[in-house]
Amino acid sequence: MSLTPRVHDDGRSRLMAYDHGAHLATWELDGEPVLWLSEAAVLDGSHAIRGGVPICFPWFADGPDGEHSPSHGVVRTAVWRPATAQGEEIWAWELSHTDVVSAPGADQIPGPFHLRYAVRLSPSGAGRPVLHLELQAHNPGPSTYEVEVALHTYVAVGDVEQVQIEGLDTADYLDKVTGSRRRQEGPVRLTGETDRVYERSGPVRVQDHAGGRAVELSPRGAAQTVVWNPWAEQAATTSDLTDESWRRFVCVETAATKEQALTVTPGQTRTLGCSLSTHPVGR
Ligand SMILES: O=P(O)(O)OC[C@H]1O[C@H](O)[C@H](O)[C@@H](O)[C@@H]1O
Repeated sequence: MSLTPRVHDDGRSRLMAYDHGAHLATWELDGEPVLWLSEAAVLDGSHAIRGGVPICFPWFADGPDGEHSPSHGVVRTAVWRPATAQGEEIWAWELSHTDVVSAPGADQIPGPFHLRYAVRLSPSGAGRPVLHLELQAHNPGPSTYEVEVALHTYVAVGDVEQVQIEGLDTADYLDKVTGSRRRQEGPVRLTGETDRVYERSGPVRVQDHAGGRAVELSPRGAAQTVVWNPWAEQAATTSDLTDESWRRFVCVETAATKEQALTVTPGQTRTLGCSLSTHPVGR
C-alpha cells in the first residue's frame, strides 16, 4: 500500500510530504528539485523515506553510546498526527512518546516527549522563496534528559563531485569514515565516502557547479553540521538508492549529537530549525 502524500503547489514551489515521519519528501522550485528524493525510496510506510528531510530523534545514527537502534531513532518511521498550521505554515504535525510505545527502540527513549514540527515558506527579499523547517521538542516529564536531534536534509545537486560546501572552513570535525578528528581547510569537496560531524552550525552554502545553483542552509538551535554522501560502493549495497543516484545529492544536516546533544529540563521546549534558500552559483 502506498502512502498518501500531502501536496502544496503555489506555482513556484511544489512540496510533497508524508505523515509517515512528518517527512517533507520534495521541494521543487520552478520545476527543479532543491531537496532530493530517491527514485527507489520506499513509500509504503515500512521504512524511512530515502531523501527529503528525515527527522532524527531522540538519537542520531546508532546513538550516543553506539548501541541504539533503529538508526536515527523512532520518529522518522512513526505516523505523526496533523496539527493546526499557524501563520505562514503549510503543514504542522505532532508526535508524543505515547504514539511510539510499541515501536522498535521505544525502550531506549530517554523520557516523555511532545514534538511539534512545521514546514513554512516565505518570500525572501530577492523574491525567491525560503523554506523553513522547525522542530520543537518539549519535555512534559519530571526529569531532565538529553536527546540527539537532526534534520537530515538531502540537498539535490547536479554532480556531488563538483560540489563545494562553504561555511565550514577551520571547523573541527569527526570523520566517521576514518574515525579521526580533523580540522577543515577551505571549502568541503567530496572525493569519496563522506560522513563528517562538524562542530559548527552554519550558515552553509552548497555551491553546485554542475547544477548551476547554490543552496544555502541556515540552521538554528543546534551546534553541529553533518555532511554525508555514501559514494558508489556504499550506495550499491543500499536498496533504496539506484545506480549513480549518490551523485545527485549531498546531505547537509542540522544536528545536535554526542556532546552537543540537547538537554531538555522538565517543562522545557527546545527548538531546532533550518531555513533553505537558492542562489546563483559562485556568489
Ligand atoms: O541510512 P540511514 O540510516 O538513513 O543513515 C544515513 C546516514 O545518516 C547520517 O548522515 C550518518 O552520519 C551516517 O552515518 C548514515 O549512514
